[in-house]
Amino acid sequence: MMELTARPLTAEAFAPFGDVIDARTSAAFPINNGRTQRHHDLARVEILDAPSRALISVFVSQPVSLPLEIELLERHPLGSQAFMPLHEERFIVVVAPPGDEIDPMRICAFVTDGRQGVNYRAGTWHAIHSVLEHEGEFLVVDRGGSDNLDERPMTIRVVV
Ligand SMILES: NC(=O)N[C@@H](O)C(=O)O
Ligand code: NI
Repeated sequence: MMELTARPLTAEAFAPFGDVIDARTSAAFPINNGRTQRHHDLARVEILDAPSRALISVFVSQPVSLPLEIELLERHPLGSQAFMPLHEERFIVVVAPPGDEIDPMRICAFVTDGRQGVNYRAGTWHAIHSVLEHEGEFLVVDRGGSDNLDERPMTIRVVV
């Protein structure tokens, strides 16, 4: 069985798969008479093949135990998918670059620090949402539609 050690998530390492959403490391500018700092345009929302639209949802996920046994990777070919923790919740990210074939040598595992969110670009292969330690509540932005999910069996053990 393939085993991966999840490494701390960084924007640079995640760049082939999408965006890291983090107000602590992003530029901001003042709005609302200076009362608000706008961290602007942190991730690219992709909604391909209109007329589908962007959805804003909240996922309440039960924690997974480690080592994490993954049985499949999925992709959303027609839209991006963003996960942003609403409290302090770490989660496991397992990704492979977009493409019709998954190269096992290019699968990467990351662990977030609780404040980071991710935005999978359209077509990025990923494991389903896997929060650590305790129940997690996440804002999710993605494309609706039943035509936006491909799954590929893939057995991976993830350690942190
Ligand atoms: N099914 C669903 O909405 N979520 C998955 O796409 C996921 O990546 O967790
Ligand atoms: Ni997904």
